[in-house]
Amino acid sequence: MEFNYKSNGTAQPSFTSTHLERLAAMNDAPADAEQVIKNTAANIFAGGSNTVQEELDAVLGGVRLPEFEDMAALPYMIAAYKEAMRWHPLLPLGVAHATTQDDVIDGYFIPKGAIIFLAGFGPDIGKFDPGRFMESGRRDPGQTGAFGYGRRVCPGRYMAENSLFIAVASILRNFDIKPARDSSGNEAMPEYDWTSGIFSSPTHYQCTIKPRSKAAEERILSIPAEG
Ligand code: HEM
Repeated sequence: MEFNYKSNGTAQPSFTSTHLERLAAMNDAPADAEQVIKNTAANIFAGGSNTVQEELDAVLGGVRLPEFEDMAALPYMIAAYKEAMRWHPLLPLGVAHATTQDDVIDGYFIPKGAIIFLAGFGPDIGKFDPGRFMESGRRDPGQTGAFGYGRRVCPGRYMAENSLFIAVASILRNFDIKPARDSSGNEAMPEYDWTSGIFSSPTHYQCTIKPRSKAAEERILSIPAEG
């Protein structure tokens, strides 16, 4: 059966389209790659979902923890943490630089010695929208902006992104993070602000973090404590 996912040209970017496009661009794809994509997509669909946790469950099955080899199979999770970094970077203005000579950029004269800061840009910059990093032509997946741009871009970005991948995937695989409950027992979205300064992080807020299931609790307890 032909796996025709965009016959009328209206397919929304998704787990399936992202993987099939990558597969089409590969010369040496394994023979069963398309079948694996079909089966995984079917699992996600059966789960009725498009959330990070459901993607993780579909890819990892009932038992195991995420590994770096799972990266290619978790495009939504990767798009979500990239979007978190874009949405509110730790250094919202980046690190200041100065021009070494007069320049003209897009018709604007920038004199030698001008101090240059980064600024968020693009449509709907305040909206949390992981689709930016999944839909081709919207945003270069390599450019969250959180690591700066150009010649002085952060050289630790690959290590940082890999650490984020494994930490976020492992946490969301095992824990539910939800708003704290108010005095009536209802979940209440936390109110928080951001610290101001070169580094900006959320101010104090409350949430609940619980193992997602008995199986998750056992997985967590089976990991030997460090130290
Ligand atoms: C999420 C974690 C990280 C964030 C958000 C981050 C962000 C940044 C930013 C915004 C800059 C300034 C870029 C510019 O000048 O335009 C920078 C520079 C730098 N970062 Fe990172 N970084 C992270 C992790 C790391 C790690 C893990 C390392 C090393 C292993 C690292 C090493 C450096 C170095 C050496 C520079 C200076 C580069 C230069 O001036 O040529 N960073 N980082």
